[in-house]
Amino acid sequence: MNNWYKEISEKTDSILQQIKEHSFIKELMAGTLPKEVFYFYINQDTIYLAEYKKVLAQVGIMCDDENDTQFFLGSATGIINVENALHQNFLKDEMTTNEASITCELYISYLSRMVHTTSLEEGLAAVLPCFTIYKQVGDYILANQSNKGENPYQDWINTYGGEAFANSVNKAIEITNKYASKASPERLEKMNKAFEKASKLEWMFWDSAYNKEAWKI
Ligand SMILES: Cc1ncc(C[n+]2csc(CCO)c2C)c(N)n1
Repeated sequence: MNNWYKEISEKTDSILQQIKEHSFIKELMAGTLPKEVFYFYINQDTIYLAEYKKVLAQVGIMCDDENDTQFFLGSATGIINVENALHQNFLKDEMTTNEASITCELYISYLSRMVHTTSLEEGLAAVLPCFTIYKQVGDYILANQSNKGENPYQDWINTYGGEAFANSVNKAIEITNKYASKASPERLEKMNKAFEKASKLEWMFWDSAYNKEAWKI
C-alpha cells in the first residue's frame, strides 16, 4: 500500500463533507456562530489538546526512525506554543469548566487507548484525522468565505488554512503512509477503522459543541 492516506480519505470522504456542511462550520465561516458556542468549543478543545499532546508524544516515541520521533515530539511542543496561544486569545477568562464533555472524553480516551494498547500503525491512523480534517476545513473556509476582514473567528481560521500548517499535515501523512506501506492487509484494515472512527469523532466534537453537550446525569 503506497498511498494509504489517499485511499482512506476517499473512503471516508462523506464524513468530511458532513463536517463541512455542519452548522458549526457554516456559522463559523459566516462569523455568526454564537459566542457561547465557540467558547464551549474552545474550552473543550483546551481539555482535548492537553491530552492530545501526550498522545502525539507517545506515538513519537514508538516510531523507530528518529526523524519521525522528532516530528511528533515537535508537534506536541507546537500544541503547547501555537494552539495554547490561540486558545488564550479567544478564551480570556471564559474557561468555565475543567470537565470534559461526553464526546471530548470519548475522543481523548479512544486516542489514548489506541496509542497505548494497539500497534504503532493503528495509533498513527487514529491521530491523523486531527491533522488532515483541520487542514481540509481550514482551506475550505478560507476558499469560500467572503468576510475575511470582519469575521471574529478569523485568527482560528488562519491557523488551520495556509502554508505553515500544510507542511506539518503533509509530513504526518508521509510518515503514516511509510508505515502503512510495510503493513499487512489485516493491519491496514485496522488502520482504516481507526482513521474512520477518529474522523467520526471529529464530526462529533463539533456537533457536541454546537449542542453544548451536557452529561446526562
Ligand atoms: C478536536 C480537535 N481536533 C483537531 C485539532 C487540530 N489540531 C490539534 S493538535 C494538531 C497538531 C499540531 O498542531 C492539530 C492539527 C483540534 N484543535 N481539535
